[in-house]
Amino acid sequence: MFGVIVVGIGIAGSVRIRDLLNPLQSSPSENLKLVGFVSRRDLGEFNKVKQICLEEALQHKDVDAVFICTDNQNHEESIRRFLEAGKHVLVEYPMALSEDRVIELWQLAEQKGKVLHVEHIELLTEEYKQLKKEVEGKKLIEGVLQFTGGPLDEQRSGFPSFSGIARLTWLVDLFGELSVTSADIEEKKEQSYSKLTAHLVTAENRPLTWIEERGPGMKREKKFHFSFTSGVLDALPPPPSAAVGPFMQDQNLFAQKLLGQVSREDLATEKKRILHCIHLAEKIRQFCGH
Ligand SMILES: NC(=O)C1=CN([C@@H]2O[C@H](COP(=O)(O)OP(=O)(O)OC[C@H]3O[C@@H](n4cnc5c(N)ncnc54)[C@H](OP(=O)(O)O)[C@@H]3O)[C@@H](O)[C@H]2O)C=CC1
Ligand SMILES: C=CC1=C(C)/C(=C/c2[nH]c(/C=C3N=C(/C=C4\NC(=O)C(C)=C4C=C)C(C)=C\3CCC(=O)O)c(CCC(=O)O)c2C)NC1=O
Repeated sequence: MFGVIVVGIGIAGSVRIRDLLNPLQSSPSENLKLVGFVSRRDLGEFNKVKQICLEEALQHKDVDAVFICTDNQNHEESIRRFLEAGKHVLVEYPMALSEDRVIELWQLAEQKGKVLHVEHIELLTEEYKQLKKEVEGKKLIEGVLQFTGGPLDEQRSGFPSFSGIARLTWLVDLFGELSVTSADIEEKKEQSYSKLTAHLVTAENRPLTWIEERGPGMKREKKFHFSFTSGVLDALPPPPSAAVGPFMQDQNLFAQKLLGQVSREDLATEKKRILHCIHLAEKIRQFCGH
């Protein structure tokens, strides 16, 4: 059994607590036991789980692993502290807000011999699985992926190429390693509006454009337009509902990693994808002069 603590009780942290309390029968998650949670607020209890302070969580001998569900700007410090304390780490994406920090933290996890898992629910939704199946075997000519959503505070969430890393992860998982050719950002700070446009190319030099646009009243939505030699893909029927939600699938994968049930090869592939996406996010930020 692995004792787990959840840090940061926002949307993601609440879902994590719900899923930790309700593992699927005979799933790897049955090996996780929720010990408590940490919050900056004084909540006392949440779903009958007790709040403990950060220092106690770091030192508690019954805590083997942490789920870090705080704001993006806090991920780096939390990952470092829990790894230093000898705990396994699951962190909500993005892992951290610069490529250098991500590389350092990965080295620390390896030094400490601990699992460092970066949640990737964007690859685990039915919507994405359907898209992946459609794209497989097709030859890309060019493509656009456009995201819109409500405003995010850049101080707390980081530069949009980091907070929007799920879109980069889609593109990399669909089309392989990419290079950034240019990027710019239009910002109206007083209106909480931003629009990032990044131009990328595949290894075969096929162009991809990523647009991440956020502003008040904008609906959370993804649109894509991919031209293949065999025709255009710009819509898919609504996906079937999932038997197991994406956070729970991600939790099962983390539990499998703790149990040593994930192959070295799979671990290396995942790490490579995460580092590559962070590298692209860093390049995009540089192109935007930030
Ligand atoms: N919502 C979702 O569907 C998904 C979210 N994520 C990721 O999960 C993380 C959390 O997102 P989400 O739950 O949506 O965001 P919320 O804003 O709902 O929650 C974030 C929580 O982080 C804590 N927090 C806020 N500011 C600070 C700070 N300065 N220092 C330490 N902790 C802080 C707070 O918890 P408290 O007050 O309890 O300390 C807050 O409730 C992000 O990294 C996001 O990218 C990833 C995939 C999906
Ligand atoms: C309703 C308000 C709502 C908020 C505030 C919200 C926040 C939110 N959703 C995210 C991703 C995500 N959020 C979800 C799913 C959900 N997340 C949820 O809070 C809910 C209710 C669902 C599903 C019904 C998924 C699957 C992702 C991964 C990225 C994606 O595929 O869009 C992220 C991570 C950053 C990002 O990729 O943009 C944030 C901050 N999502 C929302 O839907």
